[in-house]
Amino acid sequence: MKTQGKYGVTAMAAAQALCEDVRNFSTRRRNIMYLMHRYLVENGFYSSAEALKSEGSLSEEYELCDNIDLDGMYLEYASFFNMKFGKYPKILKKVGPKIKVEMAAKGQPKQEKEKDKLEKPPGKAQNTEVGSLANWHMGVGAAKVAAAVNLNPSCYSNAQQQSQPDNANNPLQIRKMETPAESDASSKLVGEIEHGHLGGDDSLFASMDWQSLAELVKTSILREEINLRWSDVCGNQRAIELIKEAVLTPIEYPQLFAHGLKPWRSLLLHGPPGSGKTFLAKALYSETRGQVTFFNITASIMVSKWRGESEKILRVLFHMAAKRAPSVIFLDEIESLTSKRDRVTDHESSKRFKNELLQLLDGMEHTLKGVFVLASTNLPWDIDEAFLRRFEKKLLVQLPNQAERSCLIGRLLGTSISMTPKLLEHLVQISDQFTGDEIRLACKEVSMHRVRCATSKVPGAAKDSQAMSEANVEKAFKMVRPLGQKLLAKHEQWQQENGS
Ligand SMILES: Nc1ncnc2c1ncn2[C@@H]1O[C@H](COP(=O)(O)OP(=O)(O)OP(=O)(O)O)[C@@H](O)[C@H]1O
Repeated sequence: MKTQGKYGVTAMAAAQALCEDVRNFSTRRRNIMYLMHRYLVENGFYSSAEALKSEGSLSEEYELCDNIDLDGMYLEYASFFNMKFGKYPKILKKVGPKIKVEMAAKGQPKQEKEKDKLEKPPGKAQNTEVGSLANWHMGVGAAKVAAAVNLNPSCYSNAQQQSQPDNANNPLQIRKMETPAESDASSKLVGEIEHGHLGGDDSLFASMDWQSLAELVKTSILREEINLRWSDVCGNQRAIELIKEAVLTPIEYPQLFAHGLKPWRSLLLHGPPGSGKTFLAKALYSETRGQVTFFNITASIMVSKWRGESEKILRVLFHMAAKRAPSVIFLDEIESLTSKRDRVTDHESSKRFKNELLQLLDGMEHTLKGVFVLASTNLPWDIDEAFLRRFEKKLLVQLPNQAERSCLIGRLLGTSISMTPKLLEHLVQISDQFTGDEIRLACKEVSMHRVRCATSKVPGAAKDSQAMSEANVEKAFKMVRPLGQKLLAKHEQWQQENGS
């Protein structure tokens, strides 16, 4: 009896465990179906979503929690995998050509896929691509933009595909969500494009679309003549040091990095407008010209030229930078591209872009060697934590101190007026709390005053242009309102809490 009892208890425990397993399995299965359903809806596959709903018996009783989606899970899994194994998980593998044909034959007919997309209600159709983040949608004017930058219409977003129904001359290309496997392929493609030839016909990216994107990215490579030296930058020695360590030291002393030490990969500069963040980037470009490929990316370029394709272009950008290493990617106004993520209000294009950027920043240590990301922002507190974490260094670009102001004013006005030590000292006092840009403006005001005098019909004015009175110089400086300092305290506080 005792033994039977024992067996009975064991059998019951096993049965209970089995029931638990079944329950877990069906909960997991149900959750995945709801995740898939939202994913299909968010990507405009409305008919497929409907079919899934009815075949999978998804009821209205449940909906996904607000902070859950398939994309986010994918990203988290990929990040975890990358952290653990130093590479991204391989999710897809290529099928052989024969199987591909069979699959195509078995697959959904093209017209049906097209119907699937066209059935999207017009209102919602716009919503999927109309990004709250800088309105990254492919509107009607987008075709013109794309044409202007030589983009193939087939590389437009879903929304654009809907506004341009398929026809014989414009065969529909179903938009693919790229995977890490494709990411490798895009890297390979960039190399091929860079060397003037594309892969064979079966190459995943052997299409004009990718070539156009790569051409577009190439237009962001700075080539203009800029003559700036580090010594032209007043102050900000810490930023200069860090930038040199990141870019110049590895070129000059590669042996220092031969045994596992990695140079800085990313630096976020923040500070009030006009404090000289872009100026630092320009000085870097000028000082490294010929040794480094410099990609100059502003949020406005992304919005106007990259919309709808931004995450693809971003990937091409990073891979091209790696191919042309050593390179610098300068991301100006980065806050407008990396605002706090919101699973509810962020639109698909914005989510995709942010996820892509996060993955690329993650990959810089292992897969994108020789690339340094220099970003600048006036509003670091608007940037999502996830992006902040990925910047190895976060540095406040300070307003110039007394000695630095004296140096800057002396340099900017030195030859145009007769500067006495007393006048210089006075100007340095007036310009307390000025940004570098405000000092530049004050000095420009002085120079313009001289121009006004020289062109004035008032007798004696021309003489004044030669020897400008100290009172006029001071007046010009007092005309400038120091706006940058209003934000300084907030930047200092932020630096204390988040800087490194
Ligand atoms: N530290 C500095 N040394 C010399 N010149 C400076 C300095 N800071 C600013 N300037 C002058 O101010 C101009 C504008 O600065 P810059 O565009 O770099 O500011 P910013 O911080 O990037 O501003 P924003 O955030 O608005 O883009 C520069 O072109 C330069 O002439």
